[in-house]
Amino acid sequence: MSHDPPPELRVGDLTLSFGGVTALDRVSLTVAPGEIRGLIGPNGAGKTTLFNCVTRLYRPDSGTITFAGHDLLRTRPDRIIRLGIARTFQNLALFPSLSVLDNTLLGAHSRDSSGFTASLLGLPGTRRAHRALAAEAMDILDDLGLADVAHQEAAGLPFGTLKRVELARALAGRPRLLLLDEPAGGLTHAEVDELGELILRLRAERGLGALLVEHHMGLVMGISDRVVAMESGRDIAEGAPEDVRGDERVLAAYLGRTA
Ligand SMILES: Nc1ncnc2c1ncn2[C@@H]1O[C@H](COP(=O)(O)OP(=O)(O)OP(=O)(O)O)[C@@H](O)[C@H]1O
Repeated sequence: MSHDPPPELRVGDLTLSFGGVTALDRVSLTVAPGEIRGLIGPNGAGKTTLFNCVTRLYRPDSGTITFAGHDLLRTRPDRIIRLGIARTFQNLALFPSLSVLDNTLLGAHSRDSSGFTASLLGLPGTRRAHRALAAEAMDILDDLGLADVAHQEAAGLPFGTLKRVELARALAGRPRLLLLDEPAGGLTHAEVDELGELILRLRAERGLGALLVEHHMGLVMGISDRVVAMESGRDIAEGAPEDVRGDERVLAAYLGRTA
C-alpha cells in the first residue's frame, strides 16, 4: 500500500440496533475520492445514524468503515477530522455567542498542534500558529462570501448565513471528504441553487468529495455523481441519479408502502 492512499470512504455491511429498532441493517457504500455521493431516504431511514458511525459518535454492532486505508472503527473520534473527514450538522453545531470567525476556527482546532492551553498561556510560537490559522479561516470566510460578518456573533444572523458558517467550520479542518447532513434544510430556493454551485466548486477547486444526505431532490439529483437510497436501515437502491429517482423501491419507500 502506498504511504498516501486515496481518500476513499468504504462502508461495509454496517449494522446498528437501538433496542428493538434496527437503524442500520447491513448497509454498504463507497465514496470515491472527489465523488459527490447522494444519500436519500425517508425520515428514520438511518442516514444520520450512518454519519454518526463514520464520525464515531456511535459504534456499530458489526461491519467495517475505512477511509484512505485507515480502519475508522479503530480510530479515536477526535482523530477522524485529522484523517480528512469533516461534517456539518442538520441542526447546526455553532456557538451562538462566538463570532463567525471563532466558530470557523473551532473547525481548525484539530490542526492546532500547539494546543489551546498553550495558546491561552500566550506563548509566542503558539500566538504565531494561531495567527496563521486565523488568516486561513478568514480566507475560507472570504471564499464563502462571509468576510463581512466574520466579527459578528453567530446569534442573530440569518439561517442561510449560519448554514454557510457551518460549512466554513467544516472546511477549516482541511477535509478531503465532507459529510453534509441536510445542508439545504431551511434554505430558500435561491440559496439551494447557490449551495449546489458551491459544493461543485469546492470539488473542482479542492478535490473535495462529499457524502450528501438531503431531502431536497432537486439538489441531490442535480449534483450527485451517484446516489444511494435507504429505507428502514437498508440500502435499497444505488446508481446514477436518474436511475435511483425512477427506481420502484425508492418510489414505494417515499410513498410509505412496500414495493
Ligand atoms: N440514539 C438513538 N437512540 C435510539 N434510537 C435512535 C437513535 N438514533 C437514531 N435512532 C433511531 O434510528 C432510526 C434511524 O434514525 P436516523 O436519524 O438515522 O434517520 P434519518 O434517515 O437520518 O432520518 P431524518 O431524515 O429524519 O433525519 C430511527 O428509527 C431513529 O429513531
